[in-house]
Amino acid sequence: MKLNDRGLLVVVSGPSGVGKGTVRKALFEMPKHNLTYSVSMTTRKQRPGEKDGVDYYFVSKEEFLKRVEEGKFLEHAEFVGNYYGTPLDKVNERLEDGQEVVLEIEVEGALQVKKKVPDCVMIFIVPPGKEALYQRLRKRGTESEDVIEQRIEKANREFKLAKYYDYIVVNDEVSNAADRIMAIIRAEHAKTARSIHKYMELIGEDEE
Ligand SMILES: Nc1ncnc2c1ncn2[C@@H]1O[C@H](COP(=O)(O)OP(=O)(O)OP(=O)(O)O)[C@@H](O)[C@H]1O
Ligand SMILES: Nc1nc2c(ncn2[C@@H]2O[C@H](COP(=O)(O)O)[C@@H](O)[C@H]2O)c(=O)[nH]1
Repeated sequence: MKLNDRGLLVVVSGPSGVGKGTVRKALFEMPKHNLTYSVSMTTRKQRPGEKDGVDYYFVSKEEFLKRVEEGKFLEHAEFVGNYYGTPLDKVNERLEDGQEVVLEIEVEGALQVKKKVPDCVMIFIVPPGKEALYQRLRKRGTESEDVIEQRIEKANREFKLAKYYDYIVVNDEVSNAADRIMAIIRAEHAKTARSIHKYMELIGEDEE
């Protein structure tokens, strides 16, 4: 068994409105974990309540495209009229430091990550039914009806790409979905045989 102190890269993905952000927040509220979240960069307008540097790094289109040219993203994609990308330097630093890094990104970007980091763990979140997706997007109330329709249309194409993922997690109840993701991360961690020290840290046990 190979010992590996490099952290695990976990990609949480799925259609817009399925609850990725909500489940990811619940995951990070769980006690005793060694997960860090990679804050993405976007050209989308800030929503009320969102904080720059916490929810996203909000930048102009010019700034974003300059960074693309400079190779500063692990992956990036255009999603319903806006750009989104994962800053490369921070992800690398944290993985090198042995931290488990969680990305919460759409499907095109997730498939780019799979190509570049083949040992990442790919998790596709699905709703308990297609109607739930529509209801959740509407309930969130952050997009116009037109944009909701575009996101739903995109979701129908994205579902067909779920076969490229390692795991499918149903987001019926937020806490159940978060528990399932944590179980996957722990199992993957043990499988790839990272050092026992890091594993004990992940499961919240002190080494004797
Ligand atoms: N299990 C659930 N049951 C009911 N509502 C949920 C559940 N999970 C999330 N929601 C609600 O669905 C809406 C969309 O959730 P969220 O913003 O987390 O989705 P998302 O997948 O991150 O969306 P996007 O990809 O557009 O950022 C929110 O209003 C959230 O409160
Ligand atoms: N490819 C990437 N997709 C990302 C990234 N950060 C977020 N996202 C995804 O974009 C859509 C829309 O997000 P919203 O905040 O406007 O609702 C959603 O699916 C996000 O998960 C990223 O860095 N790269």
